[in-house]
Amino acid sequence: MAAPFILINLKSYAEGFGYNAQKIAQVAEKIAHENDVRIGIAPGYMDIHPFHVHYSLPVFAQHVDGVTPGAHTGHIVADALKAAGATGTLINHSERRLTLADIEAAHRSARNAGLETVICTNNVATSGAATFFEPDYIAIEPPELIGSGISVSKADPGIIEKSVEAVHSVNAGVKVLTGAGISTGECVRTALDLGTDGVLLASGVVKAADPEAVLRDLISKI
Ligand SMILES: O=C(CO)COP(=O)(O)O
Repeated sequence: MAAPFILINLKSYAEGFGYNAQKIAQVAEKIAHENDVRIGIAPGYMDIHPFHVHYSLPVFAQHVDGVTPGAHTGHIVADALKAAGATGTLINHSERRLTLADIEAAHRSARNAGLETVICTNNVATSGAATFFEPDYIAIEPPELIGSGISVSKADPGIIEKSVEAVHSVNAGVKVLTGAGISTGECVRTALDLGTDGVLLASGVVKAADPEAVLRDLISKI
């Protein structure tokens, strides 16, 4: 199996801007280099280019619009993300939901630009459905647990297991991440044991007093 993927979404948390964001990226890069784990980071759009310049981590956008370059104003264009140094993008995060048609268009534009894709989903049915778009990853995140501090691995292992089944019954090549309330190595271990390829998390790292300690714990049981 490929190295597990830990994807840290900085969201729009104040702790995820500027100097703090750079500190998180720095420790994430160090830990990824020292261990057999892949760590990616999804900063605010303004930090994509600086992160690309200063760190060797996979850098993800938090959203992309399904438009091609041209006369659009205020859109997030996949080719522009790629040019800024993004290597991938989240699509349809629970806090940036899209219609099915928008997900398809966003995914297509990300693919055409050569970005790695993570389609976020909220339940087993949407996990299975989104797999038809052939993203690199489906990230199942029960919305009610996001930011709750209650780990999906403990509170709802069934949704992880069933999502893995739903995704792989459509396309065994699509990898699965899980997220919501993930903050410890034990949560990550359970997620991997349930058949996922890693986790997508935010507050556990971004809002931690010591993000390095949390990151080290997160990978401690891999
Ligand atoms: O939405 C999430 C990651 O994209 C999960 O957020 P938390 O890790 O804060 O629960």
